[in-house]
This record gives sequence, C-alpha cells and structure tokens, in this order.
Amino acid sequence: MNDSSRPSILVMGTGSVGGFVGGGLAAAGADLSFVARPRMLGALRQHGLHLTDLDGRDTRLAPSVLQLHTHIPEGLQPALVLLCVKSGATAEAAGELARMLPAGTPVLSLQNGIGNAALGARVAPELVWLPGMVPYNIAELGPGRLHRGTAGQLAAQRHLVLEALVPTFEQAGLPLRLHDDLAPVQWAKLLMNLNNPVNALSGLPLRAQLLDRGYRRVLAALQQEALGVLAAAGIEPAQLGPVPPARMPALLRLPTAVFRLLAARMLRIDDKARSSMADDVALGKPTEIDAICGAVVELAQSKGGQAPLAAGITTLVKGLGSGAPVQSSRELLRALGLT
Ligand SMILES: NC(=O)C1=CN([C@@H]2O[C@H](COP(=O)(O)OP(=O)(O)OC[C@H]3O[C@@H](n4cnc5c(N)ncnc54)[C@H](OP(=O)(O)O)[C@@H]3O)[C@@H](O)[C@H]2O)C=CC1
Ligand SMILES: CC(C)(CO)C(=O)C(=O)O
Repeated sequence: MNDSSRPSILVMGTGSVGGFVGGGLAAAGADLSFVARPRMLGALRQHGLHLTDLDGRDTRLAPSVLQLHTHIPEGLQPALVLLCVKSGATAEAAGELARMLPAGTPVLSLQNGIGNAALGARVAPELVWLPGMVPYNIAELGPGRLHRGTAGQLAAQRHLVLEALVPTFEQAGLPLRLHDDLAPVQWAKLLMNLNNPVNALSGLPLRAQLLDRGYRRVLAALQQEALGVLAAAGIEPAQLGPVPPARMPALLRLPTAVFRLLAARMLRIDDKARSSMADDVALGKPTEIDAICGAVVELAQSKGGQAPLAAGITTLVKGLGSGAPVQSSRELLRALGLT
C-alpha cells in the first residue's frame, strides 16, 4: 500500500463487477486503476462510470478521474488486485498479473465458480490468491452505466490486507464480510448460480423467469442434485439468505402465488436484470457453464457418482451458442427428463 489513507487497488478485467465494485471504491476515495478491454475502455473514456442500485445509490465518476489502462502499468504496486474477468479468462489474466506485479501481491477473485483462485495460484504461485464472492446482480444498462439489481454482501477469505480494507469497502457502500473458510460460501453461491443456465435458456429477465413455476422446478431439481453431491462430498453449503440451502428446492417448487409471498426478498430483483450467463449468450461470448455446472459434475465424479442434470443442462447451454432456440419451461423440463 503506497499511502495507507488512500489504498491502491487494481481492477483486472473491468466489466460489470469490476466497474461496479472498483467504481464504488474509487468514489469512496481509494486509488483505483482499471485494466479493461477496448469495448469497455471506449465506454469509460467517453462516459465515465454511472453506478446505481436498488437502494437508491447514484454515483457518477467523470472519465477524467478514472485511471484507465489497456494493460497493467509498469511499476504498479497495488495493495490489492480485484480479479473480475470471467472464469475462462482467469489463466491468461493470472499470467499477466504474475509478469507485472511484485511477488506477494494479494489477488481477490470476485468471480463465480469454485476454482478460480486455485487456478490463479497454479498459474501464478508467487501471488497470494484469495477467493471472494459477489452475491448480487450487476447489469450493464448502457455505456459506463452499471446497476446493482439485487441485494447481498460481498464475502472473501480472511487476509490481513482485506481486514485493513474492510472500512474502505464499508464506506464505499460495499460491505465485505471475511470468512476463515470461504468454500461453504462459494458452494452456496454456486447453488444460486445453477439458475444462470436456466435463465440463459429462458431468454427472460431473472424476475420473470423466477415467476414461472416450470423454470423454478428445473432450478429446484438442479439444486437438489447438487445438494446430494455436496452431502456425498461432506460439504455443507453456507446459508446466504433467510432460507437454508436444503429448504430452497421445496420453496422453489411451490405454486407461484405462494412463492411470491414467501420469497418476496428473493424476488426483489430489478425487472431488467438477467444472469451474467444470459449476458454472455447475448454478446456471443463463451459462458461460465463449465465453472458452474461443471464443478458439480466434477465433484460428483470425484466421489464415484454422477450429476446427470448438471451435465444435461451444460449440453443445452453449449447448444445455445450455435443458435439453438430459447426453451419454454415445459420444453426445458422435458429436455432434462423432469416431466
Ligand atoms: N455480472 C454479475 O451480475 C455477476 C457476475 N459475477 C461473476 O463476476 C465475474 C465477472 O463477471 P462480469 O463482470 O459480469 O463479466 P464482464 O464480462 O462484464 O467483465 C469482464 C471483463 O473483463 C475483460 N477481460 C477479460 N480478460 C481480460 C484481461 N486479460 N485484461 C483485461 N480485461 C480482460 C472482458 O473483456 P472481453 O469480454 O473482451 O473478454 C470483460 O470486459 C464472473 O466470474 C461472473 O460470473 C458474480 C456475481 C454477479
Ligand atoms: C447474482 C447472480 C446470482 C444472478 O444474477 C449471478 O451471480 C450472476 O448473474 O452470475
């Protein structure tokens, strides 16, 4: 850290998460450097950042106050890196971080999936890799215009550097909770992310998709399967919201009128919000299906079992790239053998 009153933080991969979390920290006075690809760089250079959320945040950062880079600047010594690329870009980003940053620099992975920090550590063992978890949805509503559309609290593996930065995150309106072992939290988030492929296949915004009982039945079945796999592996997922993970499938299967009443907090989602996987499909980018459903299949296989639903929906999502049509909930239930 160059100046303890102004912690220096590098965002590696400035998209929805990097822009929102990094922008919030910059607005709270931290010294942020953003490494971004041309599409986002162009948007930020022209429009700066405009961050809003469902609790009334309205933060604007002019282009002139943003330190924007195409690559990690020579000689940078950040106190912390926020790794915010999609899972498929982790290895390449880790290589770039290792080439440019001093050994021992902490890197907090704010990515979905279970294995990104471990993958980073394999590629760049000289850096300190910390898993993190972003519970909420961040949508890009326009150039430089990012909106948090759901609630929750950031989480990360405990580390001295993060302990020192907790007040900065708090001041930025991005409360950060540290855990001695993040794995149960990551698995709980992965159970939520099993909705990403359902949402991508539905072609609907998250709220509308969750209000369709058929899609909820698909999600319930995927979660039930994953809970069985976790139990076989001796992993107990953390409880992230008011409902324990083991009770979630039953809640999802309820008729919509009852679900609406009992899951009001879960349904507090901006009307336009979609999953990050739906965004990838819309932009023709590779999805994180292997990092999400693949992690369930892999864990099942490591225990001598199988996860046919996670494997089946993986195949369907991979088909989306080649122009396969969006599926109604009835079609999806049938395609996965759930009717
Ligand atoms: N969006 C959301 O609501 C949430 C996302 N997450 C997770 O957070 C992570 C990031 O997601 P999100 O912000 O949506 O992703 P985005 O695609 O919006 O942002 C990632 C950005 O990183 C860029 N990038 C990739 N490699 C590099 C590199 N080597 N150097 C610089 N930039 C690079 C990408 O460019 P390009 O596209 O050109 O490769 C892209 O602009 C994912 O793991 C996601 O699952 C977690 C919770 C919520
Ligand atoms: C917040 C959530 C669960 C749903 O949007 C997500 O992680 C994603 O979109 O990848």
